Formats: sequence, C-alpha cells, structure tokens
Amino acid sequence: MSQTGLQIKDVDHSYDDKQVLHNVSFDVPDGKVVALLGPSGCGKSTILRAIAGLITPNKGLIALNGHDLTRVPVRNRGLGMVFQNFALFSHMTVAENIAYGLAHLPKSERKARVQRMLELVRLLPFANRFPPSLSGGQQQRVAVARALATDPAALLMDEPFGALDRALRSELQAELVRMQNNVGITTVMVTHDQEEAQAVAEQLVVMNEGRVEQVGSPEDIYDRPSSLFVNGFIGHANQMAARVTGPASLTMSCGTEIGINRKINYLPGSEVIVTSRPENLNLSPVHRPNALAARFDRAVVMGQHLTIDATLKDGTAVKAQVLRDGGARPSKGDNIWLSPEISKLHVFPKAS
Ligand SMILES: Nc1ncnc2c1ncn2[C@@H]1O[C@H](COP(=O)(O)OP(=O)(O)OP(=O)(O)O)[C@@H](O)[C@H]1O
Repeated sequence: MSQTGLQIKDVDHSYDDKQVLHNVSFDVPDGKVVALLGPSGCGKSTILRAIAGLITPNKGLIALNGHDLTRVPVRNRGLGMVFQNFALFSHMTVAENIAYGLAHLPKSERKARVQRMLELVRLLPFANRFPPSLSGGQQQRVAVARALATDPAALLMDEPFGALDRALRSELQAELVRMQNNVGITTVMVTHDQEEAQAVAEQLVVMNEGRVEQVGSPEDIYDRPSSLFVNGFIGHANQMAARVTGPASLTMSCGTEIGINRKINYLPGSEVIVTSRPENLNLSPVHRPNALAARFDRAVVMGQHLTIDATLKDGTAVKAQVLRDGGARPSKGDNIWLSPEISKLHVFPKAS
C-alpha cells in the first residue's frame, strides 16, 4: 500500500444487530477536502468515528498515507478532530487551548506554533481571552486551530459549523478554504448542508441509508447525478413521470411527447422518471416543440431570478427559475408553457 491520503474501502458497521454502513468506499486525496453528505441517519458520523478509531468496523480497510489504521489506537492515529460542540476548556485562554496538545514540545517551539495557528485563524488579538468571552464563530476557529496545532496527518470535522448562523457559517467556510490553500491538509468533513459541502470540498461523497450513492466533484454530482436520489438531494430536481415510446422519445404523463437528443437505455413501454432542474425549464407564453403545458401558480423574486411554481396537466407541481426581465408576468391560473432544455433532462427508472 503506497497510496497517499485517506483510503476507506468496503467498510461495514453494525450497532448491535443493525447494519448502518454497507461496503462504504471512497478516497480522500492527499491535502484535499472531501465532504460526506446525506440525510440524517445515513451513517456519515459513523464513518468519521470509524476513521477516528472511536469504533471498530466489522469489516473493511481504513488507511492513511498507506498505513492500515484498523488496529491503531485513537491517540496514535495522528488525526485532528473538530466537532459541532467544540468543547474548549473555558478556564484556559485561547492560546492555552491551542497549546493543549503540544506539551511534548519545548516551550519556545510551542509558543511559535501557537502564534502561527493564531495567525492562521486570524485570532492573534484574542490570544489571552477566555472562550466564554468569544463569539460562536471565534470559538469554532479556536477549535480548528487547536486541531491543526498538533500537525495532524488528517483532519476530521463533524458538522463543524452546524451551531452557527448562516452568515457566520459562510464566513468560516471561506476561512476554511483559505486555510486549506495555505496548509493543504487531508480533510473529511461531515455536513448535511449541501451548499457548505459545495463551498469547501473538492469531492463530495453522497450517502443514503449507509451506502455511498455517488462520489464526484460538486459539478459532476450536480450535472451528472447517478441516481434519482442524488439528483433530488443535491439542488432541486423536478420529477415528472413518463413512458418510453422509442429509442429517443418519451411521452410525459402530462401528455407531451418529448424527443430526446440521445439514445435512452430503456425499453419502449418502460415507466420512467424524467428530471429537470428549475433553471433548465424555460418559460414561454406560446407553444413550442417539447414544451409542457402548465398552469401558473405563483412567482417569487430571488435576487435577479424569478422562481415560478406551476402545475402540469397531470397535476405534477414543478419549479422553474428564469431571469427577471422586467416583462409582464403571468397571473395566477394563466396557461403557460415550460420548455425543458432537452440535453439537461435526466431519465431514471421509476422506483418500484
Ligand atoms: N451508538 C449508537 N448505537 C446504536 N445506533 C446508533 C448509534 N449511533 C448511531 N446509530 C444509528 O446509526 C445510524 C447512522 O447514524 P449516524 O450518526 O452515523 O448518521 P448521520 O448520517 O451522521 O446522521 P446525522 O446527520 O443525523 O448526524 C442511524 O440509524 C443511527 O440511529
């Protein structure tokens, strides 16, 4: 095993008799950030605990820079950890908190490293303050600095910004990206916030019910989802029932015939789900080929966009996102046409 970074391979885990991880595999390239993403209870924290050594998986391999960690005790794994409840020592100053894991170093080196960490998380002026006198975001930066101070071989973060409000979260996400550009540490971050995952991670691992559904860059996962679950979990996806009528044609259950500009790998007669992102449905006042007839329900202004709620002929509710052009908007109950961008439609099997 000579691979650098973190390797998770075929990991299974059960709590009591309940299996919660099934053959989980993914890699974190050396110095990169990977985000684990998925609904509550899908097993994200369990993977992090397995990497940390807090639980022993029933099966599988966890290796860091080519070394199997499976039998290495927690304290010898050389990992930094940041969790949601950052648990700083409130009777110690910020500097003392950061120095906590550095007792083995000579005093001058310890001081220099604490100084470097304070600079990295931009908390130099707060070195002698006590955690209860800091904001949530500042406390979380101390927790990150404390984890990084020991020069860990990898960093594990479980919902590190979960307790913070939206503005602070995005500030700290930007800070994390900046720090990563400076120090480039192999990091696994658990989050249930897809925007956060997309903002900080080069690779996403999307999980569902203890299984990895897809691994890829944020762009890959958004543009080329491998399953209906991933498509609906990352960003909004309109789901529309349809029947395959030919090698490249579909009849939507609202009645529209759609010609797809590529071959679809389903037999004629198959029931499928066709998906479209809201930004790939264009509003038109007149009929065009492939356009879906709909009833306009309402429109909400989102910055420079208009998010339109509409209902197709078969009762399917859909969302379209269009640029605000200042033109007349339809009124509630008006008939409209929604033209999907055909090359951006996805076709999935109908769930049984
Ligand atoms: N100590 C435990 N004992 C028994 N079952 C557990 C234990 N910890 C977690 N579980 C169960 O294992 C499954 C996965 O939990 P886990 O905490 O890994 O999910 P998660 O994706 O991190 O969820 P969340 O986003 O809600 O934190 C869940 O069904 C959970 O109820």
